[in-house]
Amino acid sequence: MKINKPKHDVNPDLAKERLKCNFNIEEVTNIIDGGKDKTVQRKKIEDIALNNGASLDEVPEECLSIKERYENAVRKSCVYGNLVRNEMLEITGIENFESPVLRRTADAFFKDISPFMLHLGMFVPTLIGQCTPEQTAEWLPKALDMQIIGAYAQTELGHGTFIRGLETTATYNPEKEEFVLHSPTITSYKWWAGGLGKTANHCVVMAQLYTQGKCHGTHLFIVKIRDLDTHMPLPGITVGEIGPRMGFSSADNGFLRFDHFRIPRENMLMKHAKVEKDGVYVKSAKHGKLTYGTMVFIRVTLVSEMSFNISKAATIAIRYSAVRRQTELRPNEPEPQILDYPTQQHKLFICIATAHAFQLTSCWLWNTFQAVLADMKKGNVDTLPELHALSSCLKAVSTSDALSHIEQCRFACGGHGYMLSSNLPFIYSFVAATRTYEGDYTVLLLQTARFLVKASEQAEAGKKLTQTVSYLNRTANADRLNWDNTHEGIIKSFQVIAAGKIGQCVKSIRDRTASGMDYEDAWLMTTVQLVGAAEAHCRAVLLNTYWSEMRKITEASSADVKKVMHQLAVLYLMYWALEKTGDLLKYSSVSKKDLDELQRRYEELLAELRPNAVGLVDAFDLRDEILHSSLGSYDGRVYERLIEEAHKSPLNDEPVNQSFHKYTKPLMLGKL
Ligand SMILES: CCCCCCCCCCCCCCCCCCCC(=O)SCCNC(=O)CCNC(=O)[C@H](O)C(C)(C)COP(=O)(O)OP(=O)(O)OC[C@H]1O[C@@H](n2cnc3c(N)ncnc32)[C@H](O)[C@@H]1OP(=O)(O)O
Ligand SMILES: Cc1cc2nc3c(=O)[nH]c(=O)nc-3n(C[C@H](O)[C@H](O)[C@H](O)COP(=O)(O)OP(=O)(O)OC[C@H]3O[C@@H](n4cnc5c(N)ncnc54)[C@H](O)[C@@H]3O)c2cc1C
Repeated sequence: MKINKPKHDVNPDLAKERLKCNFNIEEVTNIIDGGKDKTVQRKKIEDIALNNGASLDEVPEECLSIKERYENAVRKSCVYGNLVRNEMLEITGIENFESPVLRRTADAFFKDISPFMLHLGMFVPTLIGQCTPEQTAEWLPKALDMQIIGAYAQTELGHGTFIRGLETTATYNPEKEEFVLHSPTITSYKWWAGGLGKTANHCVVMAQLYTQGKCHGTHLFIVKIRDLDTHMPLPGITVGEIGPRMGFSSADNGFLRFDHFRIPRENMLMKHAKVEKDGVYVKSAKHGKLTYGTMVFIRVTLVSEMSFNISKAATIAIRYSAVRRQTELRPNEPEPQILDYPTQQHKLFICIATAHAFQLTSCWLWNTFQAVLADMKKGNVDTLPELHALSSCLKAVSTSDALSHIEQCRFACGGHGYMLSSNLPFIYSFVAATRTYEGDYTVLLLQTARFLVKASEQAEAGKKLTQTVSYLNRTANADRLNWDNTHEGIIKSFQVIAAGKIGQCVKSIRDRTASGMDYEDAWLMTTVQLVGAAEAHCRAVLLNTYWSEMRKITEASSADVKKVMHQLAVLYLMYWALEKTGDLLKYSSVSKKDLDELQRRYEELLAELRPNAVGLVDAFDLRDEILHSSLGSYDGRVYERLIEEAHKSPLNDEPVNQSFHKYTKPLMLGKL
């Protein structure tokens, strides 16, 4: 495979690691990409992106001022957007504008984030999901062609989670056939939308719809906020950037206030509900939450996004761990590579396995999502609640797990992992936001819990449940599962844990209502347990999906690839079984002896995977231009790169900084 041609000689330790690898790396890359043809397509697209020198920064972006960073990111976004529009979409097909491959190439341009990301990430998907055919014809081609640039303005200063509590109003005036958008309070300022502050000239706005004196709840509107020629905000619009934050530093998250701002009636996105010219409100949707569709879509895509981010962090940390040597094990022996420490393997190999688990689960979730969309096209919304429950918990758990694994990767790189040039802090702060945005972790797990409690009651009543909760049918009457130390046994025990926790929640709610509490309070008092139950359900889904999809996808693989893919999946099962021993002890007949045996097997498995560790991260096939890491490059020249990066610090531009003469010297001389 022609990848990552090293500019320098490869670090000898890393070169030796590659000789140890006993499986065909390209075969695993093809599995990750979803087939050989997909790998070929990805490489073609990456070549287009990476052969374009405009992605290179003379000064590292983190060394620029806030303004320079933004301006540099816009420059690169325009070059990148143009490439996407003119060359890459021809290869993927326009319908795949959000293909993970395009997302991956964006990282060659931006260590942090593009100010245009939300345009493609949320504005365009909202047009696709929420417009009538006429509206689609009007706006989508312009948006895809970047003639208009949009943001998704839903969250307000006072409300993000509770969408029904949003305060922005859209009041219909039948005389003028217009909506009047207004921000009545300080808390109703739109807040946070990516690209809204300085970049976007349009945005989709979620607002409370009033017509004929009645409020019909939140609906979506497309609003032009800036003049297309001068880019000046239109009269009635106050718009700006919300200020520095933990990450997302090269984008412009924005605020927006409306002062009786008028838009034509046709700017209400009317796929699921409309307001007639005379002001009559007509709802066509069979389900009340279809205006939340973009959020469901993004939650689905975030699982693959998490796989990508973990694979980047794991590649950096494992290559570095092969190069780094530390501490004598025995006197006068060479210091070992830190990758030889089982504790290091424990931190890192789970990251490789998790990247695979999330990748396979995300493909499965994507297919489920497509099936639900097809059902909805036929007018059947029955499968939506299960998709909402699944996408909510998988978004919550995948973002949360990704965050803690990426932090482990940083820990695994010691002090150098703290350097921005390692790229680990960028990856971490980017992923930290994902745990919050598109629905906070706790809030989304509680949405899944609502579904699980209902499912449990249905199982109790003898109803046959849908696939992802069908284990509740089987385990409804099970108390403690007989422990079975096989892979299938571990998966089953996670289903029993989930069923047990959901059952305990139902019991707590019932006990509380029986003792006189109303249902809302009983639910509230039980929410700590409900979050735990939804997480347990999600773990059962992840374990089961990863295991079964891995077996399917490797059916035709070579024996060596089958073996290593199998080892990773077993590692994933064992890791989580050992993490959840308390639950296993509570809900199964597992003994101390069984757990000791599991621990021993897990440690052996780490040692078995050790020779293939570098090969496994090479199989992610992340080119240096995408990794942006002094610690993780293919050639492993870690120390040379750290020194090279240090020289780029603006503080090294001159031998003596002016502050010495201005402040330090007067202090030294007692003249301050
Ligand atoms: C050119 C350069 C380009 C660069 C490259 C670009 C490449 C593209 C890359 C793409 C990457 C993507 C990046 C995306 C970045 C995103 C950034 C962040 C954006 C945002 O954060 S937008 C704002 C998101 N906000 C939220 O998520 C808010 C969370 N809150 C909610 O979702 C709801 O309010 C909540 C919590 C669900 C409650 O809603 P509520 O209306 O109060 O409903 P109830 O709780 O009362 O439930 C009633 C009933 O409805 C069911 N329900 C709720 N939601 C849904 C749903 N979405 N679908 C279906 N059903 C739903 C709920 O379960 C209840 O059912 P019952 O049967 O129990 O009654
Ligand atoms: C980097 C970034 C980018 C963003 N981009 C956009 C964007 O482009 N467009 C947009 O519209 N929004 C955007 N957002 C906003 C984002 O969607 C919200 O911040 C997110 O949905 C969380 O809502 P919140 O901030 O209101 O948190 P809150 O709901 O105030 O949460 C605070 C705490 O309260 C808890 N909590 C809240 N409600 C409950 C409950 N019912 N039960 C139990 N606990 C609860 C939460 O768990 C959390 O711990 C972005 C946010 C970030 C950080």
